Amino acid sequence: SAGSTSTSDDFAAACYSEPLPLLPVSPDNRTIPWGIPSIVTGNTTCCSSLDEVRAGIDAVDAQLLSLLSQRAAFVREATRFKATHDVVDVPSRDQQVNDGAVADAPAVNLPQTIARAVFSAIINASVPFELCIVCLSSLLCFYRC
Ligand SMILES: C=C(O[C@@H]1C=C(C(=O)O)C=C[C@H]1O)C(=O)O
Repeated sequence: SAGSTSTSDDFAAACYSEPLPLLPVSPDNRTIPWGIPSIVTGNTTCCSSLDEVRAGIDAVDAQLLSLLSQRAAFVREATRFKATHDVVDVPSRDQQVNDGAVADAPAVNLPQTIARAVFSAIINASVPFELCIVCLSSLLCFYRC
């Protein structure tokens, strides 16, 4: 996809699927920067410095925050369809979301290990958030939590 590292002839391909390979620590002390810049956007190719890399990461993180905000709004909305505390967490749906992210990761050149860790963290944070909303939307909350 646009702006991502090419997968063709990529020596790092084994780092994109699970399980990650078990490899020895490299004794190399290389002259930096090594390799060639790999992030192509239009007619520019990043990156020439670690500062430039971090500016790119900061820009992506700002988009992630906005997307996570949109997701949290839907998670909050989901509470409107749940009658009690005990039906807030739906483990089968949690697993479907997590497994789906890991399965779809290669198609967007996302390392599966990152998809698994991030989606687990999102769900593990979404359920307590939902429980808080359910609790505060109920008068009974003040007696039960
Ligand atoms: C949003 C829901 O509530 C919970 C949160 C989920 C999520 O963050 O994706 C998934 C399942 C539920 O445990 C839902 O039931 O769909």
